[in-house]
Amino acid sequence: MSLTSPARDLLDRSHATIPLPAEDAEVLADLRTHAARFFTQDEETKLRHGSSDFNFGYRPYGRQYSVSPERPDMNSSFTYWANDPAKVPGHEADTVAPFLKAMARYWRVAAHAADQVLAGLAAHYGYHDDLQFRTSSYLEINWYLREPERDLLQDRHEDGHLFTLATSDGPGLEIETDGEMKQATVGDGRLLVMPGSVLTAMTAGHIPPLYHQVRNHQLQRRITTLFLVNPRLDRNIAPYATAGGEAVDVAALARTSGSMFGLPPAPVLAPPTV
Ligand SMILES: O=C(O)CCC(=O)C(=O)O
Ligand SMILES: [Fe+2]
Repeated sequence: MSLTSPARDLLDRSHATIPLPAEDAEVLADLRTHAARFFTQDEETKLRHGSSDFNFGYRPYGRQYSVSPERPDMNSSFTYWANDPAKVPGHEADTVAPFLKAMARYWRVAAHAADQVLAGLAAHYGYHDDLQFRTSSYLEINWYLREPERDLLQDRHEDGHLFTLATSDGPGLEIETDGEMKQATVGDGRLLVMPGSVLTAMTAGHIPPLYHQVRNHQLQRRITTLFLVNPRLDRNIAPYATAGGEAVDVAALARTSGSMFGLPPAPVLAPPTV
């Protein structure tokens, strides 16, 4: 298998973008429409579709932070694990079912993009372990409303996964380039691939995490769609590379890295049976 260009870009400059074909861009647009319908419902309705540990479905504002619990991220979110709507409380209700169907359609798009990155990395590192990312990854939608006070809607951080595929419907995302935080110029219809701390551990430091933050442009609302790619979480896996030191337990790192942001351990889910 040849080295795909997103993997090449990750290795050369620590981030990459992946173009979305027109029909996939439509799937994304449809997901944003359904997300906006979900998030504009009242708080009580939304809370019915979140698990009490905040791993599945709706997560209200204030539960997640980037650096310190006193400065929560200025968004609520919705999390969809392993392409399994049944993990979301009340998943059959009209107040969430159309949104979940749109998530499932976008899952295929994002998983296909993740496949391209992972195939390229496997080719580069001569890697043969099956990472089973479809069982251990999740989609997350962030919903931001106009915020008059803060300069940053999310403080500078790195994500705690192999990588994140990110796309927003408005400006704000800034990424560290040559030591400076600069507006990410991703271009319409493309996904930004941001390496996270688990990929850094997997590559023995070769691919650093992409630090990023969200600038406040006083938008009325902003939607970010993230696909957070984890390796399998149920057992330890071989890293892509070792630096001769002690082997890192990558799966354990991926299960617990959310604690930096106030999140519970990642759920270890059974692989799909179909
Ligand atoms: O909203 C964005 O552009 C980025 C969100 C983000 O970095 C995160 O939720 O980890
Ligand atoms: Fe992030």
